[in-house]
Amino acid sequence: MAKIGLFYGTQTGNTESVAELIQKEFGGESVVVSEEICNADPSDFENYDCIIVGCPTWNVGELQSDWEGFYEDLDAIDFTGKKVAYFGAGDQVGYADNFQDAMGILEEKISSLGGKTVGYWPTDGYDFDGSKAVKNGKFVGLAIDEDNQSDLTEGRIKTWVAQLKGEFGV
Ligand SMILES: Cc1cc2nc3c(=O)[nH]c(=O)nc-3n(C[C@H](O)[C@H](O)[C@H](O)COP(=O)(O)O)c2cc1C
Repeated sequence: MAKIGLFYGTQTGNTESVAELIQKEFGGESVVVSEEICNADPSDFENYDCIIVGCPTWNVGELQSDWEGFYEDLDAIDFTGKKVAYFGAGDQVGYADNFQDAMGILEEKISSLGGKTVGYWPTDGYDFDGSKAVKNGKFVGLAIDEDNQSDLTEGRIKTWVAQLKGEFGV
């Protein structure tokens, strides 16, 4: 059984590209099974002790629409004992008051269902005014900004995956 399940939603492809890079950095399909959330069933989450959730923020502080549709379905999943890491795509310049909100919305929900959050990420190197994804001075997961900092994406992913390998214990 694969150790890590990655579930992502995307509107314009950025989060999908990031998901592919994360999968590759972990060592490919034998380590990370990636599934678009629009194709997922709640029972798919049961297969994994380690989960990665990816969601861009849309419509000023909202979940991407497929995640919006899945949000209520999360209630059917028992996250107890599961480690959950988050990543998001957002635009810190265009949406400085709501940067990466979706990551925060999902983290809050999944934590309330028993998921243990791993993969916290520093806010250094970003410039924004407000975010639901910041807790105790850190992002609850990896914040990617393809609109303004795409040159940093690959390095951020490498650093974050190295951190996660330790936290997941893989
Ligand atoms: C209409 C619109 C609303 C957006 N709202 C936000 C937002 O509230 N917060 C944010 O961080 N990014 C926001 N974004 C930026 C997207 O999240 C960003 O472009 C992201 O890379 C898209 O990811 P995707 O290609 O996986 O859908 C918005 C973009 C558009 C076009």
